[in-house]
Amino acid sequence: MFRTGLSKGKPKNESGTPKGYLDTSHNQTGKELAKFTVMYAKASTKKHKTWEGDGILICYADYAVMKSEDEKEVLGRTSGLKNLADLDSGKVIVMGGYEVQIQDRLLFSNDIKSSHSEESSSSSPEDNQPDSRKRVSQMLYQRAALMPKFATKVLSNQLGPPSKKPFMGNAIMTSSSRGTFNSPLAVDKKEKSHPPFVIDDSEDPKPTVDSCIAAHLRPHQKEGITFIYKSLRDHGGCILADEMGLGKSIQTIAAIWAMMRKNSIRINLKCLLVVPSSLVNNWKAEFKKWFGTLRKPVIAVQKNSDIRSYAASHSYNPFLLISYDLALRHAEHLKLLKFDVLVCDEGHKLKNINGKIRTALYSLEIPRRLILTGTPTQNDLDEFFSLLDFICPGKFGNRIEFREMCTEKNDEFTALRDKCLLRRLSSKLQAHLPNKHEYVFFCKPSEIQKKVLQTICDQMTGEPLVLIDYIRKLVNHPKLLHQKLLEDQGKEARISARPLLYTFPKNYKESVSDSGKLSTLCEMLACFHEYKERCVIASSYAKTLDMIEKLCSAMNFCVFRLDGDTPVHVRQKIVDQFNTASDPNSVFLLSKKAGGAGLNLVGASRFVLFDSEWNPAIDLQAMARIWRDGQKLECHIYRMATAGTIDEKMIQRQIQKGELGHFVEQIENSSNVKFRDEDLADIFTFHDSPCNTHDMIECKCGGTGNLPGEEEEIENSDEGVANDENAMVNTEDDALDDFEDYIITINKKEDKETIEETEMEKEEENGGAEVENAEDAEQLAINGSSLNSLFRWRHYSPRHESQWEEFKETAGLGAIDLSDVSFVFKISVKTSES
Ligand SMILES: Nc1ncnc2c1ncn2[C@@H]1O[C@H](COP(=O)(O)OP(=O)(O)OP(=O)(O)O)[C@@H](O)[C@H]1O
Repeated sequence: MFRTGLSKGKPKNESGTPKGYLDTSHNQTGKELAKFTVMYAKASTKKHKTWEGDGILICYADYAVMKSEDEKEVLGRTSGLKNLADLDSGKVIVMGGYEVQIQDRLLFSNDIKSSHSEESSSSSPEDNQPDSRKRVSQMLYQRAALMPKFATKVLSNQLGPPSKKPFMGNAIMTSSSRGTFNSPLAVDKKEKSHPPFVIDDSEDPKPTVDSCIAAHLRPHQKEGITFIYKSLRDHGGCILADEMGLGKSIQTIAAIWAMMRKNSIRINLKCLLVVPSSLVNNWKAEFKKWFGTLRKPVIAVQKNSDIRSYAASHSYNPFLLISYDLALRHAEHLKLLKFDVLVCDEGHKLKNINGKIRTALYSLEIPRRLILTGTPTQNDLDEFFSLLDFICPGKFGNRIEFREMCTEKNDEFTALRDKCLLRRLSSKLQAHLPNKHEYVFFCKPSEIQKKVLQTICDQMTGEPLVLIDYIRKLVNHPKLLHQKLLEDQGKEARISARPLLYTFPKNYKESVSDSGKLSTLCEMLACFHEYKERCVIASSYAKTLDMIEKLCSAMNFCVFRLDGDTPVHVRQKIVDQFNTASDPNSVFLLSKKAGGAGLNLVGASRFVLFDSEWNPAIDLQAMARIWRDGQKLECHIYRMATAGTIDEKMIQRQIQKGELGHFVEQIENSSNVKFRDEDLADIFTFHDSPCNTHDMIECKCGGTGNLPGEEEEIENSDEGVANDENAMVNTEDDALDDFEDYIITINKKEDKETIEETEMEKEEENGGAEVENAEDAEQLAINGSSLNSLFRWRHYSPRHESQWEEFKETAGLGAIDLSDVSFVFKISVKTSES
């Protein structure tokens, strides 16, 4: 540590403030040589410090003063700073009774003026601003936390040569000093001794990621940063298609930041970051996490004036963060700003080549484009083409040429495609996270569910999509269908609701036991309550969440909820409150469409997926919310299905998609998948069995869950289980070449606009997309052999009592009967340490 002469023990005035410590510029004489933003804390020997506040360090010729952020109060002084050039970002000095960490060097307004004219050769919007606005803009410059090259020149005589160290955020934060956000940088100080990460050795000056971030990067993230950096530099664009939770945000921020600063020299690049409105706060939090609170390289657009502020200060806040719908609305203004880099998060939104948002973003003429997505193409080659053509316009030919190149397996094309796309699986996280176990619980339908389902299957005719919607409600709980029928009976419904209503008892009063899934959930909640484990419960239906909310409240859980009606600006707060809630009996109710992507719910270690989607990406997104960085506990993910019903068909379809082969063949084949009457008929058949999926694969265990010879193998060898379970997880090699595992292959749906996002998202979030999803059901073509992967999953049945008890114990449900569960499949992900 760099120690200085201390100035302690100042006499205090009546108000208790040390005398002379109120701001008195008259106390300081001489010229201010340099100013830094700093963080300070009482000097102590504690390993993990809590920074108490932010301040400003002003250096004069023979002494320095630390003042409060508003420069009104003097907090300490020292005459011991001998060499200002030593005051690098991150350096800790002691003055007064404080330890002070240097953050950023600030500029003087004269430097700013001179730099401004020197730097901006092209006219920027602030050039024409009135004087008052210029002053504001100068203040922003002054407050800014970067060290531009012109200032390096101006100040170098006084301060010595510019620091060689790349200048990135290194605030050491703790949750108490920085709100509830827990920065990884607060966890340890390993970054101090860590070298910066050099992205490309061959460039001069070398692009680097500063040590304080590099110390925390995982190997796959370094690879990702290099990929983004080089692709943007060499090809103009790329797609980072990592699975959920691998840290696409930090890879993006670090790569682009490295483009913006080389060797402490700022390169004036502007980056437009377009994200779904529900993720704006996530991104802000991510910047804060890595850059600290003092350095704010990002401006988030909430209103028009934010774009103006950005125009005035982009040199210091080079990222502009905006939602898709606002980007669409302000496309004209954005175009004027002439951005250098465009990042589109959840970029599969651009899959429709004629979509409004794609067209609008395309027209911004931003030369470098990066798409981030966990699910790069959801339908077919045309959609994949739309993404690739967006990042590298024209490089992949036109749609027809692209199709041909895909089907001919053209090597040149494949090489180019691979240069523009990087995909890693979330199994990369295994080494860093605790174990994760996933289960599918097949629950017995109640008598009333069976009766109503049988009536629908045997007697109802009409629009299949409406019937599918009825069945999906029924399998969640008969009450949901009953409500819907009551609503529909007055309307001119395509299916007469009345006959179905008669299947319900007169004055039907629901009970928990009317749904096998709900009564199982009720048991599970009691168990979570006892074990004090927090839980997330996700559904596609707002009404299902209402029902579960009532149950949780009745069971004295503290309930948090995020759905389509939750205002975007409070979503992050709800998440933070849940993650830090002191009450262990807390439940988070999540609408999959509203909160499936981006949220970090590591406060919970249990996840219940109450119903499934046709599109596996939506469920995978939702289930990834708890098994993420920051998770400390072993995670259990329970997927619920009502046995023998549409719930099983949806899960089967997801399994089948995961099993399909090569990406291109897969898409080719998909165009041959025709709607078959028997597939639809299968959805409208009730299979009265503990597990229809298990029947379909013709497993020889006879329903005991035990395969011949397996018992000894598993019981005698723990390692056997670990290996076996590891084998269930996709390997990296599976993913690298063709990213086939996550591509969803269904026939091309009608082109749909992807925007009017707020309206549309909200509608979807509240279940409005159900009918659209149900259309996908028409492409079902499931047979037993397409589900063969299930042989790699562990099977459990209550018929095999001892294994059943063992299973409940390992599933963290030892305390309950699970009397409504008739069969279970289990998949586990093991960490390397286990
Ligand atoms: N190396 C790291 N050290 C600590 N935390 C990290 C690291 N990398 C990522 N994280 C954290 O992990 C969480 C997930 O990161 P991020 O949201 O970027 O993932 P993602 O790939 O975009 O996933 P999703 O698509 O689900 O949003 C974030 O809270 C992020 O801050």
